[in-house]
Amino acid sequence: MVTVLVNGACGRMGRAVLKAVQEAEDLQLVGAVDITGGADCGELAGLKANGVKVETDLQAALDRMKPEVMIDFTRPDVVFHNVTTALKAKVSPVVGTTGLSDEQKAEIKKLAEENDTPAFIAPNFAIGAVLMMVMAKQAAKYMPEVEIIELHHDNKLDAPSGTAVQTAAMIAEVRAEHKQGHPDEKEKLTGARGADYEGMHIHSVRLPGYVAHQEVIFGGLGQTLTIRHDSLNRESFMPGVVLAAQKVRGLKGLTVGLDKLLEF
Ligand SMILES: NC(=O)C1=CN([C@@H]2O[C@H](COP(=O)(O)OP(=O)(O)OC[C@H]3O[C@@H](n4cnc5c(N)ncnc54)[C@H](O)[C@@H]3O)[C@@H](O)[C@H]2O)C=CC1
Ligand SMILES: O=C(O)C1=N[C@H](C(=O)O)C[C@H](O)C1
Repeated sequence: MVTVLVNGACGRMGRAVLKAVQEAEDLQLVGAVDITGGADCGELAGLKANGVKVETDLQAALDRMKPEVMIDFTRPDVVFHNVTTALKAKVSPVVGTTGLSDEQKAEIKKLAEENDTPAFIAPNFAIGAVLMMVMAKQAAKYMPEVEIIELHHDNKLDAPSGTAVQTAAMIAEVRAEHKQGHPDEKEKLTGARGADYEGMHIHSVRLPGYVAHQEVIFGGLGQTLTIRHDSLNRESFMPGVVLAAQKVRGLKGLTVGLDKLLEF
């Protein structure tokens, strides 16, 4: 049994994770934390039956419950603090929260090694999204002209999405850097061509009705190739979250990406 504390328990992802952890045979939910606290959070599925209450103080909950793993789905502006708090308490973080900078990831790697406590970060826990990224990397070797469109619900705080940045980073590993479009191209409205990641354009759409979606569009001589993934609900992420929680204690240092836990 791996003991687990869920941080961000009252959020859209946190609620789904609480359910998934309680249903997973080899995981044991021992704690739940959310800044909004229990009362504002309302009744959460199955918590009472497992004797777990939502608390507001992460440090106190880690000290008392001593979980092996902390799953974090909170906010881009607080995730780094949460992860360093967990690592200093020798609790392995499994991080879904997006928005960590490269510098913060380097610091997390260092702390994980110093504390001999493995850490895991994945910008996307849905298997289909992982396959989209892996396939996009393959395609980019042959079709280097590429743009990314990510589409999310309108409560998302960060843009571009962590998945889009990770996709661009994986493509950048294999394709020669170059600028796309016409050299004389001018934006008539700032942002019209999207964000620029090493010459790749990323476009972020935010609308009610969406959950999490991405298209990677490649262009070539007389043809295009579109690789699209759609998360239709938050259950789509749960098998990946459960797998990471089960495996993280057997890893070393910092591991980034669910693809590292799968065989290709
Ligand atoms: N890696 C993946 O597969 C996925 C990642 N995400 C990411 O997960 C994060 C959370 O997403 P949602 O659940 O949609 O957001 P949400 O806003 O519904 O939930 C966040 C929760 O964290 C709580 N919170 C905020 N600050 C906190 C703190 N300092 N300590 C404890 N709890 C705190 C909030 O009260 C809220 O209940 C986002 O960064 C999102 O991009 C979302 C879906 C999948
Ligand atoms: O905020 C979300 O919802 C999601 N965030 C992650 C991201 O930024 O890529 C993963 C997924 O797209 C859902």
